[in-house]
Amino acid sequence: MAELLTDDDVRRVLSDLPGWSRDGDAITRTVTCASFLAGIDLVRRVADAAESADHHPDIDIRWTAITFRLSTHSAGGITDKDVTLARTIDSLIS
Ligand SMILES: C[C@H](O)[C@H](O)[C@H]1CNC2=NC(N)=NC(=O)C2=N1
Repeated sequence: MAELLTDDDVRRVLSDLPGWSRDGDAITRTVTCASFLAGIDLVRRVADAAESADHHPDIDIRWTAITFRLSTHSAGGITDKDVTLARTIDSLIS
């Protein structure tokens, strides 16, 4: 099972993940897309990556603003799996 990161680990990781911040037991990033459909396309690409990784974000869609919330439910907090998925999401944002 994935290990929970310490508070210090999370701070260190976030300093290298611009746009991401901590929200309790999760990390979040909100992206503003060029249009509603561009946001949906991004969500679709993230969904494919999440399925491949077998690790799934909570996703909030508000017109062009898409918020990704990453937490490892089985561990009850933030793990390397969330950090890896955050980097993948960043790579999918054009
Ligand atoms: C069996 C399967 O690996 C688990 O249910 C996965 C699926 N996706 C998941 N996604 C997230 N965010 N946390 C989990 O603990 C999790 N568990």
